[in-house]
Amino acid sequence: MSIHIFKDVDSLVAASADLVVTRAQESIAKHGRFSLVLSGGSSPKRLHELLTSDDYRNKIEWSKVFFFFGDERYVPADHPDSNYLMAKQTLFDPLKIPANQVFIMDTTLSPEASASAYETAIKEYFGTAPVKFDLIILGLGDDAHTASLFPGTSVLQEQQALVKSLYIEKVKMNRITLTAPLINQAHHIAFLLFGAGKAPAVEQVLKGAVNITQYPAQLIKPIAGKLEWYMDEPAAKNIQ
Ligand SMILES: O=C(O)[C@H](O)[C@@H](O)[C@H](O)[C@H](O)COP(=O)(O)O
Repeated sequence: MSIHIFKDVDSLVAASADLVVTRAQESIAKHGRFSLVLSGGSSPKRLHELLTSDDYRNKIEWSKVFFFFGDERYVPADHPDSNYLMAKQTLFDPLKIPANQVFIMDTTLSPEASASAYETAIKEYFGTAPVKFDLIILGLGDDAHTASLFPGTSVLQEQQALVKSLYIEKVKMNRITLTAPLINQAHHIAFLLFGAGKAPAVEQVLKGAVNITQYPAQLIKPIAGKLEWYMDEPAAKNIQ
């Protein structure tokens, strides 16, 4: 595990964009395509915007990139809270990514059906190859949740399913999320976060006693892959 701390958000976002470029080029060279799991929430927006900029957009063969989601809010795909909509507006539309390269968590189905349909889609994508995403971008909630692995939820104990749906009382919403066993299979996982508001959660997850029920991001421990944390100084203030 490595922790990268940046003076400002610009250099943090540039470094995370460089990571996406490097992983994309390596994966495409190695197996002809790149599977990228996007994070929800607000923090990834600037990364997406930088990747579509003139400085970066020509560094990746976008026709060989396949996009997945770490989690989704159970809202229509055109709803302002939709993680898909955010990625569509900040990444897919600017890069003109065809729909067949984007694996959406389908919220027109029931939460359970959507979760199992997504698990099937992931398994079909990997076929006989191991279900190991090339790069997973994760965020961190102020309560130390990541994806939709929220404190005190039963999904934290999940060992079999790759994708689960759950109701989150705190946000009064159903969510669909990749599970920790699937996330931890990945070749590369990167947390991307910034702002002083994240500092207590960062401290608890990285320096606190192990308590997965309370700090779900502690669950993220890749089996054979690489784990990196990208944060700014305000978010890292309690671990420096
Ligand atoms: O759908 C979501 O909300 C996310 O996947 C969630 O895990 C997010 O990454 C954190 O809540 C951080 O969100 P911010 O980046 O907005 O602080």
